[in-house]
Parts: sequence; C-alpha cells; structure tokens
Amino acid sequence: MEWLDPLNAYPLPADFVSKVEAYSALLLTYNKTHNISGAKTTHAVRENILDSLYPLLFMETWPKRCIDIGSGAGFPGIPLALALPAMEMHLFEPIAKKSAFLHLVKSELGLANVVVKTERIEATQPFPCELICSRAVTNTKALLTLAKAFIIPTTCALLYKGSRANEELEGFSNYTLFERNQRRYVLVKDLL
Ligand SMILES: C[S@@+](CC[C@H](N)C(=O)[O-])C[C@H]1O[C@@H](n2cnc3c(N)ncnc32)[C@H](O)[C@@H]1O
Repeated sequence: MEWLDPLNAYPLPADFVSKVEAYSALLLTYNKTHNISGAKTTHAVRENILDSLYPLLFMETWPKRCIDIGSGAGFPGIPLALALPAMEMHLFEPIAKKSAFLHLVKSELGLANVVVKTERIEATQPFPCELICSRAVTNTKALLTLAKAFIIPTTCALLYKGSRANEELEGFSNYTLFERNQRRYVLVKDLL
C-alpha cells in the first residue's frame, strides 16, 4: 500500500491495511447518500487518514484510553483505533447521521476498542481520561473548557491544528508543536 509509505517507520498491526481500506470504502459509499464528510474521493479520504495517523511518528507513548471530541466521520479516532488496538477509543459525535456511520464502522470492522457516543462532550457523563484528541472542532482553550471534567493531572491533549496554532496556545505553558507534511499537531500537557 504505497499511500501508507509515510508510516513505514511505525509497526502497524497485521490487519491494519485491510481494515483501513474497508473503512475508506465504507466512508466513500456512505458519504454519497448522507454527506457526512468533505472527503469525497479516495485521495481525500487517504489524506485524512494519514493526517490522523502522523502523530504515531512522534508520540512517545499512548495511554489505555483516549477520547476524540467531534469525531465526525471518524478522524482522527477511527484510524488511531485501527493502529492502536490496545487503546480504548471513545468517539464523541452529536450529529446522528455521523454517529450512525461510526456505529456502522465499529460493527462492520469488529472494532472492540471503539465506543461511540452520540453526545456533545460537555453534556456527557465524564470519566478520567489521559489523552484528549480533536481535529477541526474548535480552538484549544474552548475545547479544553468543554472537556474540563475529563481532565486529570496526567491528561494530555493531542490537537490537530492549522496555521494559527501558535496564537491559540498563548497562555499554555507546556506544549510541543510538531509539523509533518505541512500539517501541525500540538501536544499540550499540564492541563490542570
Ligand atoms: C468540522 S467537523 C470535524 C470532524 C472530524 N474531526 C474531522 O476532522 O473530519 C466538527 C465536528 O465536531 C462536532 N462537534 C461540535 N461541537 C461538539 C461538541 N461540543 N462535542 C462533540 N462534538 C462536537 C460536530 O458535530 C462536527 O461533526
């Protein structure tokens, strides 16, 4: 699978390629009738998948449990859950047609480590969580305010950001900015 070459340095599970291709096919089909994602072509879906997975190349550790706030059609939560089957991935997506798709992916691909919640993050029953992921939902401060009840002393946030990442991070003291293929990722620590 040439399009996955940028991830060659990472040991992906044996079933990763077949599952990621199945996810991509499901999304392309479902998107035609339900319009849940701007990614309408194979190339665009693959770009979103790669973007979701680039943090595998720089994150030193992954915890047992992660939440993805505003998962939409599953980015970054589904690709990360496929790459990291030992990590529990909780996908929060309040729009019914999008969360129905996430349920479909979970059942079709047999993803035992994925939990889908059709809820806004601030309206759900919180639980302590060591990793908060989010891509293209809202700015860092607003997002961490919404997710406040999930944050414990060891929680980190892995945020998928555009060019304005630096402006958003004013006031945060402990963060690292990563760049890959013109994309930016921010790992924020000490959230309390
Ligand atoms: C622009 S989409 C991004 C979807 C996906 N993360 C991606 O990168 O393709 C933003 C998503 O965040 C969801 N969302 C917005 N506010 C939310 C909240 N408070 N809690 C959970 N999800 C939220 C929306 O329903 C929407 O599907």
